[in-house]
Amino acid sequence: MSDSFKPTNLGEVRARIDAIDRDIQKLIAERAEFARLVGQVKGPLKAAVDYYRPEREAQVLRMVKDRNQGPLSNEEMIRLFREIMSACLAQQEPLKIAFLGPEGTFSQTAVHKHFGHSVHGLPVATIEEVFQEVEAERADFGVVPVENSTEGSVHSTLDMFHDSSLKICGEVELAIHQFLLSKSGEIGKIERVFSHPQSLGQTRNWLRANLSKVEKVPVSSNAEAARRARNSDESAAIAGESAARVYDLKIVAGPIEDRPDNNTRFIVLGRDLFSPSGQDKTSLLVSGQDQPGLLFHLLEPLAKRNVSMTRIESRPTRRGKWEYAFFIDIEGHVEDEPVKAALADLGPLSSFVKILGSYPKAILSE
Ligand SMILES: O=C(O)C(=O)C[C@]1(C(=O)O)C=C[C@@H](O)C=C1
Repeated sequence: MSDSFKPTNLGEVRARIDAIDRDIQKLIAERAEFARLVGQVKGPLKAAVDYYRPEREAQVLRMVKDRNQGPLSNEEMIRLFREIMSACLAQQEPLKIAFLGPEGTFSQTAVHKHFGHSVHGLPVATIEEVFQEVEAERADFGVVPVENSTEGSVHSTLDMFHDSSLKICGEVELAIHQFLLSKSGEIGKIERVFSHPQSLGQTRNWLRANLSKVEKVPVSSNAEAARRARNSDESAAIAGESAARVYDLKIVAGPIEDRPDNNTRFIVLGRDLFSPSGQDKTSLLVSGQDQPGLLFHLLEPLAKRNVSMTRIESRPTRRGKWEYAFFIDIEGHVEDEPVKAALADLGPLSSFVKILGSYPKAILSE
């Protein structure tokens, strides 16, 4: 803004805003034309998914973040550019994204945070169905929760990777705020509370302190809980704020999560590996026969090549007796030399190594 501009009335400021809006609109239209040109350069591809480039989108959003000097927050700036890119890509046709539905789940919020709103959302009933929709090519991508800062890993997601050929091609972090919702909005009327087991876990202390005598009923999603709460005055749901809007419920209390920094990480599932974005992560599934020092042997190649490990989770493979699988996240892309070398060393030391995906690190971690 030019420092010399000293408005004397509202009309004058609004005239400036109108002029800026005209410029912004012209530039957005021009950008959309160039995005279409990029599409043409990529060739006559079959579907929107063939034009999608997560590594380029991550680079664009990182540049937006680096350039931002306020007054809008990084989060707001990124959200606006995210929507512009989403609309530019949807000129071909909107991407189809499967998520754990119904409408109003945190997974749906994660879809919009990652892909913007110019997508076609496909709500499905279970995490397994999200995988199936992408595998069967009825969806281009899927979004599923993988870990929560209070409750830990989502095992139903991790276990799917034993047999699935899908690749992780992105991650989204979402601050999760839980609310107690009901039709009447009166806490005294509540006899049972529906929610997803993860959300019941994230609000355990609050429930103990405030609704200790009330029945807790685990259901498949928070939105399903909200749907049930709509059917009876005695029922309530624990869900996100958006479920209150979608299911026309009143907020009885909230936010009620036990930890104020409650956060869930979602992953984006696709069928292909994408190129490096410059700031990437790789997820691996590594297994080995139980023996003294197994974990030490598996991690040594990473340490030797200076590859940082950001997460490890062990799960029984449910195949061989005492055979464990380790879900390991490391810094870098499989095309990066240190990662390539560490994986080559790891091969002979393990029963198997499966690369679950290399993808841009979440731009905003909250
Ligand atoms: O740069 C590209 O490859 C584009 O297709 C353009 C664009 C964009 O709008 O910036 C659109 C979609 C892709 O997912 C990435 C970026």
